[in-house]
Amino acid sequence: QSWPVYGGDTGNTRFSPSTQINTSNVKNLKVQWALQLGTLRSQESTPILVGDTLLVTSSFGPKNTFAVNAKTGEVKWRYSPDIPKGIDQFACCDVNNRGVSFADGRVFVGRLDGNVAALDIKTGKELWVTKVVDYTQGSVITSPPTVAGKVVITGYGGGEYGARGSLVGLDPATGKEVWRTWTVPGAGEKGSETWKGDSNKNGGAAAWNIGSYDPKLNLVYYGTSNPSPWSAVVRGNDSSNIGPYTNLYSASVLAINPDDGKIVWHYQFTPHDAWDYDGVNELVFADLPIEGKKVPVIMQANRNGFFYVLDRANGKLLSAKQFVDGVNWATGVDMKTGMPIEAPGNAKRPGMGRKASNVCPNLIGAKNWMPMSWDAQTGLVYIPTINLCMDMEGIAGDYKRGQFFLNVNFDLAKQGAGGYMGGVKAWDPVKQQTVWMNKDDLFYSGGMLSTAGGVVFHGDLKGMFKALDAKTGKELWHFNTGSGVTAAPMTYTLDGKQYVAVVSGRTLSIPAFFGPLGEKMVDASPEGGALFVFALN
Ligand SMILES: O=C(O)c1cc(C(=O)O)c2c(n1)C(=O)C(=O)c1cc(C(=O)O)[nH]c1-2
Repeated sequence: QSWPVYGGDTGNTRFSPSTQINTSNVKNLKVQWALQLGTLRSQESTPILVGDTLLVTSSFGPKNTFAVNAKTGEVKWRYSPDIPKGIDQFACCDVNNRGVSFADGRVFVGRLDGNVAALDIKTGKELWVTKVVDYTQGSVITSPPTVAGKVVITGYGGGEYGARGSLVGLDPATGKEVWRTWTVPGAGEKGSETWKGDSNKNGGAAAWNIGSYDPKLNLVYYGTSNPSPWSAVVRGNDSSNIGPYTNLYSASVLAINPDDGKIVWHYQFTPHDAWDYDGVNELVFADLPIEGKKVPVIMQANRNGFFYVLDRANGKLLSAKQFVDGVNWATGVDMKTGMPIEAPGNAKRPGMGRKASNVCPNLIGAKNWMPMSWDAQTGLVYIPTINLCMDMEGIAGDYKRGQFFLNVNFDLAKQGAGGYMGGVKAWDPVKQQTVWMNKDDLFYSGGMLSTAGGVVFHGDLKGMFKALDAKTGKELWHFNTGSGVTAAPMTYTLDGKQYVAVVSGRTLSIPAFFGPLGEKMVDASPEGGALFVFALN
């Protein structure tokens, strides 16, 4: 009934067994208290609960990490490190922070300035600060570290800046770097042959989102971003005949041993990516009935429009299916090779000076970082989806440290077919089919929470925080938070009372990627920054 990590559990299921708030009484939910986070712009934090303390971060650094009394919102301490001015030029996609992690009395904060800090849970005092990466190369940290066994693991960003990604294991007691695993092989290393020339030097594959951890298998899972630059010809062939140039380990999932950081297995979702289809979306654990057996799997709703089910122990591809309408860059995934079957004649693969038109999904993906939830009771995954397409064309350009390294024109974001731009979908991951969908005239819906009370919670860009019937998608209740909600909600129970918490405050810099459609995001709601906590009175 508690919420100890960002994703609710280390398998990121975002499911709570709590039933106090349920389909019949959710209409009576009332705000108990609110906390102003002290910043505007791109609030993406999911709070975690430690004892009776709620830990939540703001954007910009995070400028503020708060420890508050989870019943009253009274601030116990606030951690506000100096974050360099102008840091937003090194954050591709706004000054986000998704929250903190916790173990053994220490709170771990990944920061935009490339540092990880450990704080004393009682006082908020800094215990250590470790520099993981130089942020001026375009590498900021936006997600909480993953605590796994005896290490604290973080990645960092930079897929849009030609930074070379790595995952780093730190000693939780001292902050000392224990290991570093590059997500792009170095010159002469195994896998470097999948990069043309020395393009691996600026290869991206940044693990900027959330990790998962299976203590039984002793494996940590991270997705990696797009390879850099977006223009694929720099990294290999300019055709769908990609030959050896798959660009490992970009747009992939990596299973690593947390003790030494070694890669145990990998699966690449989008070999030789040419569309900015990062593979970083959260990797969600489930035990699914497959051919009469319960199999521990990883599920991912990938930016590239396919929903993947992989065997968690060995990375074997069990199924992959389009989870949104209109996916046209590939017609399917070959179950033997695990490779996508690209549209015939390179029609949807942007090339140098060759525009691919009306490619779906758009570069922001069929789903972005906003997390889905998995409800073992209904057997459904609840996914915030996006229905946009794009035109994209490769252009020439050189790597310049700390600047966007994209080498494409992508000025046209287009609404996908069907008269809607996004929405929340309930998806059966065994049958790989839609059960219901709530279509939205906007995109960038918020992350999801499922509860055993039969209620699914999420927010939207207009700032509405909604409760839905998990079986049908019918809206049961909503509350206007006053600014767009992309952050995923959480729930916790204290002294017999169930609370639901969500952070509100919409992104500012993402709309720039969308031209006129981006203006709709800006018009949807003003900027904000507040945590709202609800319960039944
Ligand atoms: O490649 C990267 O390093 C990187 C980092 C981030 C980030 O750290 O937030 C995003 C992306 N890429 C990205 O491609 C993307 O669409 C995106 C959306 C958001 C957001 O917070 O809304 N962040 C990011």
